[in-house]
Amino acid sequence: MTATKGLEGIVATTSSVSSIIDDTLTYAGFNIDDLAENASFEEVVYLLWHRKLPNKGELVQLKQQLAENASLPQEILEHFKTYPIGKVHPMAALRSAISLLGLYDEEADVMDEEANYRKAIRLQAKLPTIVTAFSRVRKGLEPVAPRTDLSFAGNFLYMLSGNEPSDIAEEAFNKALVLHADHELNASTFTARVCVATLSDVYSGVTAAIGALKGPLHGGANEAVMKMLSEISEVDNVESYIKTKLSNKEKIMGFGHRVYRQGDPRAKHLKAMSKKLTSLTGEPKWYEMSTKIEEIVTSEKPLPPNVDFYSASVYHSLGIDHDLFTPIFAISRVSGWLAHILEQYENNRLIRPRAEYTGPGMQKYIPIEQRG
Ligand SMILES: CC(=O)SCCNC(=O)CCNC(=O)[C@H](O)C(C)(C)COP(=O)(O)OP(=O)(O)OC[C@H]1O[C@@H](n2cnc3c(N)ncnc32)[C@H](O)[C@@H]1OP(=O)(O)O
Ligand SMILES: O=C([O-])CC(=O)C(=O)O
Repeated sequence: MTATKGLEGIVATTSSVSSIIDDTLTYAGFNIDDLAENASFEEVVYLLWHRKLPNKGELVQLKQQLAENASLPQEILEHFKTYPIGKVHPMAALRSAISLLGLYDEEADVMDEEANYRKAIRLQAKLPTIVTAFSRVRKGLEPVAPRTDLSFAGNFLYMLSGNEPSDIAEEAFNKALVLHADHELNASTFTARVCVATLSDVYSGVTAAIGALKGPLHGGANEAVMKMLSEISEVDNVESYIKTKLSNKEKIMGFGHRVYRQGDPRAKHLKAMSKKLTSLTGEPKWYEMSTKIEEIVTSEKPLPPNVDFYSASVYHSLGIDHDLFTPIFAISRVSGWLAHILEQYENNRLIRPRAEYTGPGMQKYIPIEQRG
């Protein structure tokens, strides 16, 4: 038995949700470029859960179900108020809130297909409300209740600030959600599948996935990119900052990918959005610094930017707090996690690989008095 570090190249399941073949990403057969230009996030949610685009009636129904389920139990909001002020990362708050939410769902442990689909709707609907409510409560502000007449993207931006977003902001945020919705067997999705393959419940699967997304090698990289851009601060500082990091063998956040070799197809959309939004907000330096970093990194190493790189300056331009970048990723990616969780239940088998043992050989128990 020989282990492959990080399971690189191992095909661990079949899935009909999304695919990455020759650096092309598709959701249920639809090219991400096509979806990014044309689809609403709600259509993508339907696509991932049903493997087909909704007709008008189906889309109206899904939007209505999401709107009707967006409110939170009062207990979740009260819980936020008990957190140590200024010490809780929003990803930790989100992880805790989803676990807690399971306690208030009477169907949490009901395992039939319809009940699991209803839980998927509830989770998808409530994640934006959780993230925005936490963001406000920690600033001493009242949460803003979700509206039923706004799009999923528009409602998030509205609940965050209390103001209706501009068309440009809503369109950009919708596109970002579409681009982040699913990505084959990434670490958080794999985590979700491993969890529910024990026949554990949907809330446990999503809680586990949030934990995996939080790390800086995965979803946490978007916040880390913004931290780097803020540290660099000016275009003139880029070259020395990046070259020093590379010569110290430090990783540049937002670059590299386990699967893509030529480049992440989502990055070009975010790059174009970054250019547009940073110029509209009068802060083109974030885009200029980002392109300079890309130029230097790619000239030194075969490491193209991934989805997290340009999303940082996009979210910053939308006025979003930097530590909410990864929770935003979760708001979108929960659609993919849920699609994979439902798919796992449909044809389940426990996921239990083996480990190549590298510890000591056989030993004999030594009573504690005789140990050195
Ligand atoms: C949504 C997402 O999850 S996208 C990924 C988000 N994560 C990041 O942006 C963090 C930065 N990137 C990375 O850490 C990696 O590229 C990962 C985690 C994305 C992929 O990791 P792996 O496939 O395991 O590649 P691994 O970390 O083994 O790197 C292979 C080589 O490339 C180098 N490398 C990989 N990424 C980077 C980077 N961002 N900056 C500098 N060097 C890098 C490694 O140092 C290593 O070099 P070596 O062979 O000389 O030791
Ligand atoms: O697929 C991966 O390993 C990481 C990634 O890009 C994603 O989850 O979107």
